[in-house]
This record gives sequence, structure tokens and C-alpha cells, in this order.
Amino acid sequence: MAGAARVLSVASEAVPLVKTGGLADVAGALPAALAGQGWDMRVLLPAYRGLADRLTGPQTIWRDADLFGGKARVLKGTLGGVMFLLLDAAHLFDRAGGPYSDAGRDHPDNAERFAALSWAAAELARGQGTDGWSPAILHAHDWQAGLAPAYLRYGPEVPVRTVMTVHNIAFQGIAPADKLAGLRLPGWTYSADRVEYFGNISTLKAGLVTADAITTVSPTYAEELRRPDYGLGLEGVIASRARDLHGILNGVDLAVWSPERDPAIIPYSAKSLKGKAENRAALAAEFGLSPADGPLAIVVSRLTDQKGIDLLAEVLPEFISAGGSLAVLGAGDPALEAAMRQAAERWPGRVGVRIGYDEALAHRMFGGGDAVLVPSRFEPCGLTQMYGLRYGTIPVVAATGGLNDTVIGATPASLSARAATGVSFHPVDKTAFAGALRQVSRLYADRSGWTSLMKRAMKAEVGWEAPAARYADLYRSLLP
Ligand SMILES: Nc1ncnc2c1ncn2[C@@H]1O[C@H](COP(=O)(O)OP(=O)(O)O[C@H]2O[C@H](CO)[C@@H](O)[C@H](O)[C@H]2O)[C@@H](O)[C@H]1O
Repeated sequence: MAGAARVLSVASEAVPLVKTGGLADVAGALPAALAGQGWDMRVLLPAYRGLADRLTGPQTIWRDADLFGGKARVLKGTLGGVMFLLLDAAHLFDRAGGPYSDAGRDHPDNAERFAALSWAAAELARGQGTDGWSPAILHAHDWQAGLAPAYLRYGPEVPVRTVMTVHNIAFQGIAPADKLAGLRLPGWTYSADRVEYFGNISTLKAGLVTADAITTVSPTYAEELRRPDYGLGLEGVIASRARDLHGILNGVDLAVWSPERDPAIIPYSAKSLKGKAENRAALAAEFGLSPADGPLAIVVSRLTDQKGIDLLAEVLPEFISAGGSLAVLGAGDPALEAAMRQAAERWPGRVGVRIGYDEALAHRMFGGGDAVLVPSRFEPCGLTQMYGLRYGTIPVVAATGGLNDTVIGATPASLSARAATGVSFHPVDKTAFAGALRQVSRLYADRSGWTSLMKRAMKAEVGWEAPAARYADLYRSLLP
């Protein structure tokens, strides 16, 4: 590359600073991978409470006396080799709770909070930073950054190209129409081909109609998004931009997710699987399980409808009576949390549940589990099935979205061709899921067949190198 091209990536969460889900994994690891391939990357995030203290050598590079109702500045600093920019605006981000909610209730001013993030991104893209750095490309992630390409498009022209990535179209950044001026959108943008969406404003739609290119996180999801049952109201917008839409699979950060060097577990590899058995015993003990002869399955997930956790509750009786055991880590919908707790009470020693969010425990679960269950109704990409591949924790997935693109389901043909890396089922319902679990129990009973399956899974390419190269190609295609 002639001189490192500059890219400003904008998101509401990114590892290692703040994470509530897969968006953070991607918004943190993709820029790091691209920086490794020679791109000059910066990642803009809100400075939620306490975050600014974690940057090394923070420097102020932008100030605003009134950013949606208060003083703001952008701090620049590095962390883990990545250049982060933090939008420090106490009236918007220095508060109790998580990035989006506190005690289960959304922050009431989320529209303004993330409009402010997008506004600051657009200002930096316009060269307003005081350190002389301005990007050639602005890369916006999900609805929280959707207004950034819109502010650029609807304001004075600048030579900055924009990319909008959809990690989950179910979150659309809906705000009431009367917030238009409050969100600094000109009146004329309230039309069906701009930010208006069924009588409201959608910040995701704003990004989708204004960005130069759109990406989503798997080829199958890119196809699915054109259909009403997956596009969830935005299918028309997606279809109208089909030529600019790219499905690029996520990767896994192999520095964090590799059984050979994971400090949370006893290390093992495809060549030496001994540690896996020790991790399994430790995991069973940690969850108070005494597994029978069948597989020890794990679930690490938000407990929501999207993730098909209600189906899990329905198929458990048969799986348990066939000798399976289950360890669940997750949080989310109170009814699904309760269903998981009930399962643990009903099958003590066979089902163990931890409600909460625990990164280290997630590592121990992938280290010790035999199979990871991902029965999602829709899944833009999904990361846990890829962790499963890496750790030889066989993914059992619904054949949708990225699950379909990353796991080769076991069939007589794929098994005899030695291509299978997991088990997949379709349609996403109780009957098909139960059938998949029967298949898992059968495959597991054949110990040498299961070991071959594990070894093959562990060799699947799931790192960031190839996906980052695809983003790099896309960026290059946009540059003048
Ligand atoms: N209780 C818990 N404790 C510890 N860790 C937990 C946890 N619950 C979840 N996690 C972790 O959070 C991440 C979840 O990522 P996913 O990609 O599976 O789904 P998510 O729906 O959040 O992401 C959305 O964005 C990503 C990124 O593009 C897409 O892959 C995905 O399909 C889309 O729905 C994983 O790293 C997982 O290990």
C-alpha cells in the first residue's frame, strides 16, 4: 500500500475496553487485524464511566462546548496496540449501568447519546481533530454509529468514503420523528428514501441509505437480509442497495481464543488432546455435574429468543435421558433465565446453570465442553460456534446466517469425505433440534469417530487474517 490509508472505525463497544456481545469482539479485533496488515486504524468509542483511565498517555484531540447538551472532548490513546479515541462527554456517558441500559431499563437518551458519538465521528472525518489526522474511510458499526455516514452525506461534501456494517438488523436505532431536529438532522431528511422509517427515525436505515458500501457479517445473512422474515422491515432498503452489499464472515481473535495458549484452561491441541479431558472433569466439578456416558454440552449466550433458548428448554428432557449433560452460562430474558434455573433444579448433577456474564468461565466452558449448542433462529455470524471449532467443542448449530457458513454439518457424505466439523439442523424448531442432539449422542458414542471430528474442527480456519483481507479489498475499492 502506498502510505498507510487511514480508517476511523466507530462503534458503541469494542474489546478490550467494553463488551456486551459479539459486536465488541469484532469492533476490537478487526481494526487490530487491519493495523497488522498496514492500515492506519483508529477506533472511536464512548468514554463510558472509568474507561478513559485505561488509555495509555491520553491526549485531547477534539473539543466541543455543546455536544447534545454538554461539554465534550475526544481523547486519543493506545491500548493493546490499537489506537482508541474516546468520546468523553460526562452528561451522556459518565453514568451507572451498562452502555445501553441500567438495571434492565434503556437509558432514556440513547438516541442523543449515540447521535453524539456519530456526530463526533463525522467531525473527526471532516478533519476537525487537532492532531492533523483525518481518515480516508469512516467505518460505522450498527445503529449506534448509523448517523455518522448520514451526517457526512447530508452536510458539506468531504472526500471521505463510508462503510456501514450490520451486525444484527434486529436493532434498528428507532427514535420518534419529533427528535429529528434534536438529532441534528435537517427537516428534508425525513423522507422514505432517507431517515424516515414507518413514521419514526431509524439511525440504522440512515446509515444504510447514505454509506458508500454496506457489509454484514456472513454471506448467508447478506442473502437472508433481503427477505422480510430476516430483514425485519429493512429488506427493501437492503434490496435497493444489493450491489453495494457484501457478506464478510467474522473471524476469531486467536490470541484470545486458542486452546494451545489459553491461560484459563489446561492447554491442549489437535495433536495432544489429553488436556481436554482434564478440562472436562474440572468443568463438570465447577458446575456440580456428574456426567453420564453421553456428551457434556455447553451454552454460552445471551438468553434471548434470537438464540433459540426456549427450544433448548424443550429438547432437554430427551437429551438428558439419552445420557447428555449441560452447562449453561448466560443472561438476558428473565423468563428464559428462569427456565434455565428450573432445568438445573429438575436435573441436579446433569444440568448446571450460571446466570451472569463471565469471560473467564466462558473460556473454561469451551475448554471442557464436548459440544456447544447454538440453536439460533437467526444469527448474522455468531462467534461461539467458531470458538467451539477452535476448542474441539463440536458446534451444534441451526443452519442459518453465519452458522451455515462456518460449520459443515455431519451427514453420511460429509463424514465419509472427512469434511464434517459439526452438526447442523434445519428448520429451526424443536423437532429438528432434537434430531440434531440425537445425532450428537450417536456420534459421541463412537469415540474414534468423535476424536476425528474434533481434530478436523480444530483445524478449521477461523482467524481474522482472511476476513481482514476482505475488508481491506473493500476499503481499497472505495478509495479514489
Ligand atoms: N454470559 C456470557 N458470559 C461471557 N461471555 C458471553 C456471555 N454471553 C455471550 N458471551 C460472549 O459474547 C459474544 C457473543 O457473540 P455472538 O457473535 O455469538 O452474538 P451477538 O448476538 O452478541 O452478536 C451480534 O454481532 C456479532 C458480531 O458481528 C455476530 O457474530 C452475531 O451473529 C450478532 O448477533 C461471544 O464472544 C460470547 O462468548
